[in-house]
Amino acid sequence: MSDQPGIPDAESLGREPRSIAILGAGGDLTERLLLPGLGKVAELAGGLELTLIGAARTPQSDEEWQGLVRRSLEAAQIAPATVDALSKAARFVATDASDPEQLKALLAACPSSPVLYVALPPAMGHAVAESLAQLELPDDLVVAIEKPFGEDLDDARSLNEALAAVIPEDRLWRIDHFLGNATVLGMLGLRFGNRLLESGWSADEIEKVEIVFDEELGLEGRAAFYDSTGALRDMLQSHLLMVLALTTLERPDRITADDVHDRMAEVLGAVRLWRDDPHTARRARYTEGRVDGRFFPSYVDEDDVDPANDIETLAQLLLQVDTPRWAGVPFVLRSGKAIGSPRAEVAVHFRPSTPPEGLGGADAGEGTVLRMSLLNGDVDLDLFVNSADDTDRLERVQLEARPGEAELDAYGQVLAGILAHDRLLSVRGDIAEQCWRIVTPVLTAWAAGETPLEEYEAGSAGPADW
Ligand SMILES: NC(=O)C1=CN([C@@H]2O[C@H](COP(=O)(O)OP(=O)(O)OC[C@H]3O[C@@H](n4cnc5c(N)ncnc54)[C@H](OP(=O)(O)O)[C@@H]3O)[C@@H](O)[C@H]2O)C=CC1
Ligand SMILES: O=C1O[C@H](COP(=O)(O)O)[C@@H](O)[C@H](O)[C@H]1O
Repeated sequence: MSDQPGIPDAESLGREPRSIAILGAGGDLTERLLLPGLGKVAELAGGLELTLIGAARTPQSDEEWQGLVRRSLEAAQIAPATVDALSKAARFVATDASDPEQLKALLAACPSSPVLYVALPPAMGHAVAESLAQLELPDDLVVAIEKPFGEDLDDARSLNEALAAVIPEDRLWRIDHFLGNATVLGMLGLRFGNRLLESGWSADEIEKVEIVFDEELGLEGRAAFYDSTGALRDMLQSHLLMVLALTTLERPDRITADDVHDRMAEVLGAVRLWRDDPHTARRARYTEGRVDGRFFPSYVDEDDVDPANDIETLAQLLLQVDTPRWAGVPFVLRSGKAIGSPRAEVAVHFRPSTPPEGLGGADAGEGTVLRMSLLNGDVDLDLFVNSADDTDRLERVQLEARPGEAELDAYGQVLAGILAHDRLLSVRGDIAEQCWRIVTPVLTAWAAGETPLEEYEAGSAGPADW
């Protein structure tokens, strides 16, 4: 497995059998990301005894669930022996998470130390907490709950309280799989492993930072989740603010969960809207178009979408980090669906230099840009060199760092953390609340219709003037 700091190796996963009860097992997340992540962890750990128990309201036979587990693992090219072992042991228990008796039956069906993995629409968090509160829980129960954690600041606070009443914080994992992305922990290595960058990592040298996740995917049949969530809650409130925290935090003493989380909470506490004005935020949604040749209907015409919900598929925030290090530096956070020119990166724009007279070129007034991919660990540095043919002219070139693919993807990293009881990649409760504090004024203004909901054609780069 990865030798990144804080990422557990096979030994630290332990050898005792574990059960993972997945609430929301019929959903997109389970088939596309969760099962492959678990499969890879089991494969790399070699012989880890995992029982995968599917749970959702819509019943499935054990055989149907085993078939889904097998398809998902095979599609992810998990080793055949692991596919066989995991799919044969898999069971399905039809469960409504809001019914304590059904949740009790689900936990009772776990043959070994249980992880209850909550992959439900965000509004269901409270129902799960209320159901758990009615039950006598196993001492070794671990609860993992997917982002977004709650629906706004008040909701996240009350969800934290409700969960604290049933499960201690050290057995509660708030999941944000971007924390398992190689780039995100890679950000700490890049910043603190290179004196050159560490000393230039402030408003003295940096002019602007963009954190962008524009993707080609559209709704993909996820209206039940997305049409009450939207891009701001789905992507910016959780994932992109985690990336912002790791980009801006002060140096932790050690790469331990407590030290890193303390530094993340501290810097997020200093994040504000650029003008203390919710209108610094923009929102838009896609209309009919083609993305890479694939036809997308307008968002409002997608199945099960209610146009009255006014849900955005593209959101952008302009933020400031109110600390001496970052005074005056704008941070642009943006994420959109059905974008024809996908882009997933942190782009750090350094201030331009002033070359001596006689040294020029088309881009000479611009600065160096450092780009970190949010899809893998790739880093590019766009810098200026003298042109080979005309040494008076500066030319922009790219230095590429390609650390290679990690054996575990983002979900694999996060899931390995749960099984190894390593909290580094879990979102601490106060951090989740800070993220909601930042976006809640915007959500309130949007709900009151105070910000126009703009439009962009699916397959375009977003509204023309953004
Ligand atoms: N899909 C993705 O790419 C990602 C999703 N996530 C997160 O994962 C979570 C789930 O997302 P996703 O899988 O896309 O959502 P889906 O809408 O695809 O699936 C939701 C699942 O929840 C089940 N469900 C709904 N209500 C209940 C209930 N009362 N009791 C038991 N099961 C219930 C549904 O089945 P049924 O109706 O049969 O009960 C279904 O299986 C969200 O929090 C999302 O933010 C995180 C990262 C990526
Ligand atoms: O959490 C989510 O993330 C995905 C994008 O992340 P990826 O790792 O799957 O590329 C996004 O498509 C989805 O809407 C969101 O819920």
